[in-house]
Amino acid sequence: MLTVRAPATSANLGSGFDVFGVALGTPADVVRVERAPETTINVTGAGSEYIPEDPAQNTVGAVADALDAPARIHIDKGVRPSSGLGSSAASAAAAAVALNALYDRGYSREELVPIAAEGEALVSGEAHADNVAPSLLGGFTIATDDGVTQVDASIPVVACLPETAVSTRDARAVVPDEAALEDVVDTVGNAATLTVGMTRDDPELVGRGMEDAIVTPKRTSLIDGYEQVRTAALDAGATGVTVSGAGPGVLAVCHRRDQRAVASAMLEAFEAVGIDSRAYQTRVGEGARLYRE
Ligand SMILES: Nc1ncnc2c1ncn2[C@@H]1O[C@H](COP(=O)(O)OP(=O)(O)OP(=O)(O)O)[C@@H](O)[C@H]1O
Ligand SMILES: N[C@@H](CCO)C(=O)O
Repeated sequence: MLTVRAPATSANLGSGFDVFGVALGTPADVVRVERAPETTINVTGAGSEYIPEDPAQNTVGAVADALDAPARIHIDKGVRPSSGLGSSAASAAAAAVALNALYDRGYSREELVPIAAEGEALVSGEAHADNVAPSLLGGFTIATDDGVTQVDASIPVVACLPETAVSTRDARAVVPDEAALEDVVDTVGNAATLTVGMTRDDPELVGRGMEDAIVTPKRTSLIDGYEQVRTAALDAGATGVTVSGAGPGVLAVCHRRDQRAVASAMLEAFEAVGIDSRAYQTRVGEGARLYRE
């Protein structure tokens, strides 16, 4: 039996829609695999009641198919589905690493990115790799059609997860087809600033570079309380705040010294609009880890 822990992730980071992603220290999914004549899946943990065990509908089933690696698979969910914290991707990334090792397929972590992204195509309609890439590789990733660039980073973040759900499929439906050139110019500048910030582990540059006038404003209307939570986090010292993935999770970047205050402010702001939430005080961290038993 093989076990893999794969982390939650936050994609987009505002200016990097469908391109940027970071691995989070917590939470994470844990996937266990054993060889079997055909794939079966069982799911326990956070939000497991909403996750299909039919391999044809689970991201992990798509990965097993893509690797031609049938197995008995157990998924222990630490990352709640429809959270914006890359729940479907964490399972897919864990399964890709586990099944690659179980069947000695020999793929590198980079080569597993498009394979794990097959699971994202299943649930959201498109094989975007911005969640599976950091879950597999760790750190900060830039996923494009030409491949993935990864840098290690250790930026402190707060990922605040309200008890509401937004499906990625719905959140993709509000993304505009076109953008004004001046907004594109601003976004390119912000994305470049953020990238330099990641290479320097600089929360000020990363926070400034998270601004995005194209996709994020369309999505915030799907998240009750977003504006209040953003304002509260910034007032408490966050250097940048944006929607995590497709939402409803909200991601704040900050200095380590402000992390606790930012987390409390975000929780209180959601509570003030009648929504329970949970805040993960963590930092950008490592990718999927394989354990042999
Ligand atoms: N192994 C899995 N883990 C989580 N969700 C899964 C899995 N397999 C299928 N799903 C389905 O995928 C959907 C959740 O994926 P979705 O992309 O909407 O959320 P997310 O991964 O938390 O968000 P985001 O990609 O914005 O970070 C749910 O409908 C869920 O039933
Ligand atoms: N880039 C994706 C991430 C969510 O899966 C989106 O924002 O739709």
